[in-house]
Amino acid sequence: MTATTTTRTRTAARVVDAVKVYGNGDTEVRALDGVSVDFPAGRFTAIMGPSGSGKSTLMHCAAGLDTLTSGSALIGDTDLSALDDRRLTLLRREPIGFVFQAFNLIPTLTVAENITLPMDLAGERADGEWLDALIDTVGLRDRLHHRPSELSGGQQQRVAVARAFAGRPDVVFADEPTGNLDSRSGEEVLRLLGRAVHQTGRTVVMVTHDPVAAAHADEVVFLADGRLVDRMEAPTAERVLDRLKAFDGKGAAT
Ligand SMILES: Nc1ncnc2c1ncn2[C@@H]1O[C@H](COP(=O)(O)OP(=O)(O)OP(=O)(O)O)[C@@H](O)[C@H]1O
Repeated sequence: MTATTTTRTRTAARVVDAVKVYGNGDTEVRALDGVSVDFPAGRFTAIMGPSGSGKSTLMHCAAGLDTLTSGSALIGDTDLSALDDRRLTLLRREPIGFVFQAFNLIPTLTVAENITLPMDLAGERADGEWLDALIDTVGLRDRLHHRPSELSGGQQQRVAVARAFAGRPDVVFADEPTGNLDSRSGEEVLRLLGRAVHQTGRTVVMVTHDPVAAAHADEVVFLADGRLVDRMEAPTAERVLDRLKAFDGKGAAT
């Protein structure tokens, strides 16, 4: 192999031997049972699996929103378990962006103010050129002075996407970003996420139930019973659906 082909892709985020146990004794649940997975930089990765398989837990622990019982979670080379609360809070504002199912916009702020809120809170100045391009990408230029309640669900989620990318984060974590949207608005948001990855080299990690949404990703990782059971490159909705069907009644069949 040549030097070029052996060069490893940079990893934007990863978990190693991740175990997450909720409760104890009779109520103990092993939501993650020894998961090691990397999310390569500059790629759009979807996390899929049956209900209760640990998708949200994996995303929350990988993003530093929750802590692992054992194992490690890293953003770039930074081990999250080594950070105190203050540095974790800073991390959440800087190299990481979030998009949630429920949009989570501030109703009293305008679209423009919502987009720059994380940077305003961090006392940082937004990069004007980047923001300008972002506002065009999400198609919100004529809505900048509106309040969230004056926008459709799809438009509100596009504001949340712009907010997530505004600080030029290394990684954006999205938890069911199309869960509250009709299929057309959902499709627009997914295309936006894909464009943000492929045009700007950002990394997106998305939890979804929807094979059509997962097909927008470059790769799908599959969880079952808190374990990583498969990965699929260049997914299509049909192949993802077929893979999910294999879980039905068979647990973590691979
Ligand atoms: N805070 C909690 N306390 C106790 N158990 C929890 C908690 N959060 C999650 N769990 C349990 O951990 C397991 C994994 O949950 P998780 O939400 O990560 O799964 P998921 O794959 O995202 O599910 P879904 O697709 O239904 O959202 C489930 O059995 C769930 O009941």
